[in-house]
Amino acid sequence: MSGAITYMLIEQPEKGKIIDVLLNYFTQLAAGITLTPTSKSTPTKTRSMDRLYMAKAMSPVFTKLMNMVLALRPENVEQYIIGCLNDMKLSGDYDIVEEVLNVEAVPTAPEVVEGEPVVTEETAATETVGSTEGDDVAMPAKMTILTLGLSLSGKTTMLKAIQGDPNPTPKPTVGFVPHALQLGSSVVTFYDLGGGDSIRDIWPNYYAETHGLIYVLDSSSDDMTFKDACSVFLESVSSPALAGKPCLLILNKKDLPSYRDTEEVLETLTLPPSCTICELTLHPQKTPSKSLDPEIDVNLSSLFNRIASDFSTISERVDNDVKEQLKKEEDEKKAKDKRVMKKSLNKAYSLNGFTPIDIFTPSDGYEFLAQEVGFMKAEELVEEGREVAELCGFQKIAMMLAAGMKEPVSKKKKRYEWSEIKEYIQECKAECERGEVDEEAFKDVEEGGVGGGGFDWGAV
Ligand SMILES: Nc1nc2c(ncn2[C@@H]2O[C@H](COP(=O)(O)OP(=O)(O)OP(=O)(O)O)[C@@H](O)[C@H]2O)c(=O)[nH]1
Ligand SMILES: [Mg+2]
Repeated sequence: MSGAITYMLIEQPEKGKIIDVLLNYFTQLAAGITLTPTSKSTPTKTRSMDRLYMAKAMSPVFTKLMNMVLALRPENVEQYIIGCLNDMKLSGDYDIVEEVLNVEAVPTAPEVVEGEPVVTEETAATETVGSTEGDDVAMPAKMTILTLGLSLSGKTTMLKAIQGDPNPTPKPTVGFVPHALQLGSSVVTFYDLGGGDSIRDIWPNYYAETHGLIYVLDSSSDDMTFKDACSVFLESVSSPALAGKPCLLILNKKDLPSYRDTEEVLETLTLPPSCTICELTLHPQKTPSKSLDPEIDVNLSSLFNRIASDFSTISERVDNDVKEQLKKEEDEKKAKDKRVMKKSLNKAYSLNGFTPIDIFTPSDGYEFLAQEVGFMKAEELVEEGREVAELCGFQKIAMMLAAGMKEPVSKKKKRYEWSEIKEYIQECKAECERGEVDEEAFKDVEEGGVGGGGFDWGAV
């Protein structure tokens, strides 16, 4: 994936061609050919334009691909990505990428006439939805809304409909798709998360950064699905990172005879004080007028207003929660890397019942570590680097981890000095010698080898 990102960052295809260029890249990769960029620009000069392009144009596509790969863990990743890209091209998801570009391409905030929603070419399709006209509350420049609900409840239908699609025919959402809409002078990003059983595990990853929640419930479903939907709703809204944030519960599919109204639904669940409830037909073609139900606008506006009126508190909470989440993820990553390092050292030194695997000869080991940190030859490795290779027992994975500490793929990650890496490996080795190996590592031994992977050298 990192190769694809570098390729795209240099090529920077214009909007409308991103999916095609990526498809070509992965198709060639599946055939064993790694494409090199044809553009003359170099990735070492990270210009602000590159960062903007990465964040606005590529990030939604790559985030979606990564989420899909992580959720389904396909055996053949390249072929799976090709399938996803083809789906994105065929379905409306391709347009979403352009939408994000369009919204963000507005160079400066358009002039706002007080009380009037802003209409630009890009916003014309959506400006009537959630319009802030007549509201006293100032809208924040940006907010993030999470849309949750079981599979088939109508989340994507709603998001497509409010973007002007008169007859949405979405496929089940796999993973996560952001929809950025310009409403007045605000950019509202809706996170559309798939509601399938296996995808629901990723929902909590998005709770911290959300300012408000929309939960779509198919109020016409069979009893079992309805009960499941209610308990998933209650579980989500009461989770620490969402509890108390403004929430809208939409009872969808009012057009169907088996529809349960508000009164009936409230017999099954108690609505938390932060939630409002409404009855809607989200699909434009299922309303009597065969057009977008105006009640959608009314209810979304009300949700936006509730967020706006308490925005400083909510955004402070979002900032803190996001920081906390990042710290937690970082700690988990460090713990995981340490487990893997210890497992590799156990293999290198045949400790705690591990058998030696992937051990290089000293000369191959020096060369391997030198190349991992970007040198051509072993001779270029400084003395301390050679000592690190020795401390690793010339074990392949241990050396890859050490190289990842010296030259991390991500610029955001700390670059360690060789002396610090030596100290870290010595500490890990001492723990192994004392028999301090966690159960997970032993389990991996029984299963035969390095389990799970998950270090981020080479990965995004
Ligand atoms: N009758 C009726 N059907 C609707 C309505 N809204 C959505 N649907 C249908 O419900 C089905 C599922 O819609 P989606 O929008 O894909 O559901 P989703 O919640 O995004 O599902 P996942 O992506 O799998 O989580 C589609 O067949 C829609 O046409 C509605 O108001 N009335
Ligand atoms: Mg969907």
